[in-house]
Amino acid sequence: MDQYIIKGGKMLTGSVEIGGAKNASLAIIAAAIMTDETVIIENLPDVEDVNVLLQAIQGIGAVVERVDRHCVKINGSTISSVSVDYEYIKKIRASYYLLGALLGKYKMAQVALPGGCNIGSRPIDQHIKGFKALGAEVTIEHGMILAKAGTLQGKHIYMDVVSVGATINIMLAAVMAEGITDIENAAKEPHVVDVANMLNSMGANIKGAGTDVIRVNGVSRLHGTTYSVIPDQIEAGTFMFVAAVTRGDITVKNVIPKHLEAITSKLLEIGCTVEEYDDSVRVKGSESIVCTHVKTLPYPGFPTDMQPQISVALAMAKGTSTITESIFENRFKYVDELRRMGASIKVEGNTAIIDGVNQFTGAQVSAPDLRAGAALVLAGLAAQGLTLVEDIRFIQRGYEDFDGKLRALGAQIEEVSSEKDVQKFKLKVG
Ligand SMILES: CC(=O)N[C@H]1[C@@H](OP(=O)(O)OP(=O)(O)OC[C@H]2O[C@@H](n3ccc(=O)[nH]c3=O)[C@H](O)[C@@H]2O)O[C@H](CO)[C@@H](O)[C@@H]1O
Ligand SMILES: C=C(OP(=O)(O)O)C(=O)O
Repeated sequence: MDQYIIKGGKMLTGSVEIGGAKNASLAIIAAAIMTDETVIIENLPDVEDVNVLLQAIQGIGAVVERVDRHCVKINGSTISSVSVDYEYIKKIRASYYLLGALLGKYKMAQVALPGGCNIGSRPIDQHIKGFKALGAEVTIEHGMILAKAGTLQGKHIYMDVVSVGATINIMLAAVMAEGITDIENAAKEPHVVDVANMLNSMGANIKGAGTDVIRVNGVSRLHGTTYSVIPDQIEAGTFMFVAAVTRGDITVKNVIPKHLEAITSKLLEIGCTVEEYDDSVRVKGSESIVCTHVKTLPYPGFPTDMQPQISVALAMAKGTSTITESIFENRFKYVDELRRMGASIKVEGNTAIIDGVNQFTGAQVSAPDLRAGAALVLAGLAAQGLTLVEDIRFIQRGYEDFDGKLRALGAQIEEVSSEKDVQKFKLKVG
């Protein structure tokens, strides 16, 4: 079982290049199969979720050609099945985008109920509500969702909750529907806008992405495109917090600073310095972290996918902080692991009450999910002594070369898979 071993306590400095957004890429790959022409996607991150989705579309007959590590050519003209294998689906959340894409293109889709991080109950009722509103019949049998329609007809759809996945999925299903679809109370995340931009570059007619109301004017066909995915807001935010927790000085490159505003403002509140440039941000940690209060919210609020990472910084702050998780009910599973490292955190309902401690101490911990895993690495970087983070397959779902990027900033971290590797690391770091 692969693990990260970390010797903490080093101030990390230098610059790091951020890759394409995982969550935008996943929807964009699904969108790419909606035309029979070739789509070239650039700036794709080489992460497990993306690779699983590429295998899933190959599994139904699409041709996927890797141009280089971060660029693929996809051709959906050879798709021979609208039923996606459970083996792929169970691994990733975003497999649900194949429902919207296949339904939109072939008026029929069969996809297993999705997997992804176990951070809450994660219903998909809003996706289904949207598909039904467009005229599809949707049933769930034996763990599979089956959606089919004679024709899809544009509708006014009000979302009961703000959902990134449902907003994008309805956009995908509506893009070649007849007439106009208005999605009200839509999610405004940067990746919603990116997917709309990508679809528009394929000939779609989508307006309003990034606002509460998205209008999709159905078109009869989509064509090929070349599209470059936006930078990953969460990978960028994670490295910004690496600077905070190691009291380092890190320039995070290839980002859109506007997408990072909620993260930047919390870093300023806790005493860090943030300099913004056109496509990079420089974060300098401060000797003493100031306590604060955080509530996760849909964009432009503080992202739930950054909640575990800010928690590590606040667990090192002077005074008592609170974090209220308002999106997912089970996103504090890392707290027990952080306690092993000396953190003082109490969870009451959807709020974590955090009393800052002076120093974490290294321990053996286990990543319960993707962002929680990244947060435990951050804690290990800040801790005194050795930390072993187990189950790093979760981290690799969404971070490309996480350990390599951290090493380039001066971190002492290695991926290890045996006791022999651990001993080698110990000898190396002294
Ligand atoms: C692959 C992907 O892009 N994952 C992201 C996506 O997940 P995901 O698309 O699953 O998250 P949503 O935005 O849909 O979920 C937001 C809230 O709405 C609820 N809900 C959602 C759909 C639905 O049909 N019914 C319902 O009640 C969810 O339980 C949750 O409480 O957005 C989340 C919120 O920014 C991020 O944490 C995930 O990283
Ligand atoms: C929760 C996440 O991913 P997913 O929705 O794919 O489980 C995430 O990216 O933090």
